Amino acid sequence: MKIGDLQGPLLGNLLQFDNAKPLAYLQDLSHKYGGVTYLRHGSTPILMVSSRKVAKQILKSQDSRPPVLAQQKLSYNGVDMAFSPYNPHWRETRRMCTLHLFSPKQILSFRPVSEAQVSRVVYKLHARLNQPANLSDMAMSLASNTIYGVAFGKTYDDDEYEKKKLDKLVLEAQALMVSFYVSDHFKVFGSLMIISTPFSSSESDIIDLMLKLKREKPDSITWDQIKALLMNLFVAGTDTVAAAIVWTMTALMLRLDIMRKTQEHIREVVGRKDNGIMITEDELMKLPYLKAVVMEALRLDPGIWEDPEEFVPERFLNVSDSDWEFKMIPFGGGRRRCPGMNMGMVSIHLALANLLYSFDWAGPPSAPPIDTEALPGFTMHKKNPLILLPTLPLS
Ligand code: HEM
Repeated sequence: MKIGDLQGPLLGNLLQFDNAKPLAYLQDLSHKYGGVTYLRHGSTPILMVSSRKVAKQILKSQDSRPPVLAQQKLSYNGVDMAFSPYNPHWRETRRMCTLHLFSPKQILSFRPVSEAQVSRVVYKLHARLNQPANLSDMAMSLASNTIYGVAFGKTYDDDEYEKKKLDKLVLEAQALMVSFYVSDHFKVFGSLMIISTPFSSSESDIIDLMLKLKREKPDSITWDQIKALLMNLFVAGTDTVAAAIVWTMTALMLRLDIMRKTQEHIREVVGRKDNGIMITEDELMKLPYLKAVVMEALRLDPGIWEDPEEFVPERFLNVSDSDWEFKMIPFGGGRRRCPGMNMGMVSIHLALANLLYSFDWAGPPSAPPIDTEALPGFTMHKKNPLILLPTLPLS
């Protein structure tokens, strides 16, 4: 394993960073400098690890969170889970959330919310057959409505004032989280606002669970913790899911043979459904090829895989989860691994299964070719929206 050291005098490597193609840039660095590369963003040192062995060691026992000003403010001084450093508070919060919010039983209870949201999108697309549909917007709306639904039992129409306000708050929170480049890495800047949102509750949604916990064991959770955890769900659970849906559809549009194979697989397994009946969460278990396609779309690290540039879902067939552990880490790894992974994966699979089952897809005539340019940010989003034409399958 090579160890590289690469830093500029004042801005560090900030000016060299290729925001539009972050992966290609980082991949180049790891080829040039090895499994561990030292970088600087402004005044902040960054260790980029692309060796599976070192990543495993770090993620299992070393990782924490640096105290970043914007994130501390938005998380009520780190009383949340995602931005808390590794400490007894984080361990207790993580334990509580794993037990109450992300338990398999709880995730099962969210099922009607995700199914209703996917059904809403499919219904909308049916009403717009053969017309360009902005899948990036639709995926974002689907993901945010799913989280609003499981968090406080309410979903919204896209043009509803309250939804626009909530979406704006989540986007602002995400932008502020990333604004640590300004406020922390360049300490002369930085004034911040604290977001607080009025929430309503309905039965068995997440806010209801937390209020129940508060009623039954008042010392187990504070009001700030409740607000901070809700913020975590909104910020961590919306655009991640949307981005995964968009990138998978993008990858399939670039490999129409694999798109067709996936559609044939889904349509064959699920059989004919009439009257707008949807593929349900139960049926996802019977779709291993779709799971492999999603895994392949989430696979990033080019250094570890055979034919890394090729889109080959088959590499994920007939392998167990431990075979790819730390070979790809879209959900992180070790003790801070994403607790929303199962919930997120179900949403992604449910959306894609239904989109691919219900429609055939094509690029709009005279539209530019589908590209893979990315936007900078915590979550890697496609820079140009994915606009596609949905049509009814021929048979
Ligand atoms: C495709 C979907 C998703 C992806 C790719 C993703 C990815 C990640 C990653 C990379 C981390 C950081 C892990 C680390 O530091 O090692 C993380 C943490 C987290 N994610 Fe997710 N996530 C997704 C969906 C969700 C969903 C749906 C939720 C909740 C509803 C969620 C909640 C969280 C929380 C609370 C943390 C912080 C955990 C901690 O610090 O202990 N995520 N996620």
